[in-house]
Amino acid sequence: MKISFLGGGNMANALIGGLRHQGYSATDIQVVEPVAEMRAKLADIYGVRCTPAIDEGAMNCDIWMLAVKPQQLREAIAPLKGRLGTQLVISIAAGIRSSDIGRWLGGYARIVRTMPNTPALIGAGITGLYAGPGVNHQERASAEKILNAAGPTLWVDDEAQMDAVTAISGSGPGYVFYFMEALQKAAEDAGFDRAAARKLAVQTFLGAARLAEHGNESPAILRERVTSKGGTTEAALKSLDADGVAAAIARATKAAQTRGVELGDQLGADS
Ligand SMILES: NC(=O)C1=CN([C@@H]2O[C@H](COP(=O)(O)OP(=O)(O)OC[C@H]3O[C@@H](n4cnc5c(N)ncnc54)[C@H](OP(=O)(O)O)[C@@H]3O)[C@@H](O)[C@H]2O)C=CC1
Ligand SMILES: O=C(O)[C@@H]1CCC=N1
Repeated sequence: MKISFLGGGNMANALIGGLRHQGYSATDIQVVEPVAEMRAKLADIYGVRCTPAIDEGAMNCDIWMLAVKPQQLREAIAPLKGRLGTQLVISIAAGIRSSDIGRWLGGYARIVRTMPNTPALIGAGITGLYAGPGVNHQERASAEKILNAAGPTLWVDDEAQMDAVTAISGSGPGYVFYFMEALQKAAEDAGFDRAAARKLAVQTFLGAARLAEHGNESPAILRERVTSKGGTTEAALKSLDADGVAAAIARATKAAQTRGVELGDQLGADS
């Protein structure tokens, strides 16, 4: 399957990295990206063909992967209007509804809306997918196969759930790196140099995530096992509770979800 990416920024880079990592041929991937520096970077790292604007080469694909910012999407896909035949369109744009993309494309229904995340770069992402009624079984399978290069996939039946997926796993690496940054800073404040502090923080996340993945036990059980009665973890967790951190995380994810809905409402409204 030949894939053309529309937009060659952070997330396209992560997805192309995942595809190449899985052995996907560079000759089957093209990128339309206006920024010369980004084109040079993608061509250099992945050996893919890059072009500043949609041309005949880029049109010669089975799948269009829409990887521009939500605010750029409508204008970016205008050149595709009326020029798509059987190609599958996969969008990774936050908030933008598949029905709006279909309308902007002049009434096109072969659209799968997805939400990957940046660990896709090393095949360790997770992607939510939604397909409307205009997508057949084979097209669903094609979308899943492509996104599987980025890590596991999860289909949702109701498109509104894509905004929740965005808030949890799409934006999620941002929250994890925020916590990781804070843990590393605490280690540096305790006297470790940057390299040692990074090692302590990163390996703690990696180990905890792998432990959680390993069995079926809930995070609550795993947390209790770390927490000796009257010990150090208990002191830290009491402090986190007193600061309302769990509630703050719930509010943060809600803010992300609300922003996704807002983007869909605002950008899809004027059409
Ligand atoms: N970053 C992430 O973790 C995730 C992002 N997403 C979604 O992925 C999409 C891309 O995000 P991200 O990669 O972070 O954004 P970036 O800004 O890094 O990448 C978008 C790229 O598209 C370029 N572009 C602008 N207009 C066009 C056009 N008409 N044709 C082709 N390319 C164009 C932009 O150029 P210029 O900079 O000049 O505008 C930019 O280089 C967004 O819709 C986002 O919601 C989804 C999951 C995770
Ligand atoms: O911040 C954003 O809007 C994008 C979508 C999910 C992750 N990054």
